[in-house]
Amino acid sequence: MLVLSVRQLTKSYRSGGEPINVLRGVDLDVSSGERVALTGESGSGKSTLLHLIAGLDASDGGDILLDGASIGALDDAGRAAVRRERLGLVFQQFNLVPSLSVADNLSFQARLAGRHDPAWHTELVERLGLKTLLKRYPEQLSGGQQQRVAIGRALAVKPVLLLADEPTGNLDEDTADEVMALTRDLVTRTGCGFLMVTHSARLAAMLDRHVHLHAGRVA
Ligand SMILES: Nc1ncnc2c1ncn2[C@@H]1O[C@H](COP(=O)(O)OP(=O)(O)OP(=O)(O)O)[C@@H](O)[C@H]1O
Repeated sequence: MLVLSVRQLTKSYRSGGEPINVLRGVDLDVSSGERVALTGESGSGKSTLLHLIAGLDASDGGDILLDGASIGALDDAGRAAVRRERLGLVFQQFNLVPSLSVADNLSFQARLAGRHDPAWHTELVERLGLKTLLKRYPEQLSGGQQQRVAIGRALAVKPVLLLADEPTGNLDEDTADEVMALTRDLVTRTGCGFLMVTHSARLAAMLDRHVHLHAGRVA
């Protein structure tokens, strides 16, 4: 089943003079349980595409279907609701809340979305190896530990799609591989789709499929 369907998506930026046509008709499908790496040279529009799918910005044209429903037709509030309830987001900067414990960082977004599931929370804690860290605060964690919390937080809502922008960019190679392996397994367990921006051919090869953004289109 398709969880993400991007059709003929276009986006340009205007900074002063000529507009920059970043996305020129992007088509991309991701199925449930499928793990897809998105690569492309610097400035090719990978983050732009991810932001549009996450509803953090609006496209100029085309359509984005999430679980069959168009997010292009939604207003800001509608897109925010989709983001909160249907999507998991992970970024290079772990973006944990410094004043919350690991346990609360893990659960607060799911609670806000009304989707907190204690059994799933416990399973995530175990699978991510966070059991002994629950009372700590983000500043007391290593980078790899922080990113494991961020991945748990994103999956706590049981999203239909997990989006990640260079999630291991701040981690050393061994830690990056470990975090990737955990994420892959959790995506399979959750049955969500996974779309990850990466510069690393090594990490891209760990996923099921590899798509490349070039000249505003996906090849
Ligand atoms: N808010 C903005 N205003 C103007 N131009 C922008 C804006 N955001 C991005 N761009 C431009 O759009 C292009 C694509 O940027 P984007 O960040 O999506 O690329 P990327 O493939 O993610 O790059 P990188 O791999 O370096 O992170 C770049 O030329 C960038 O300068």
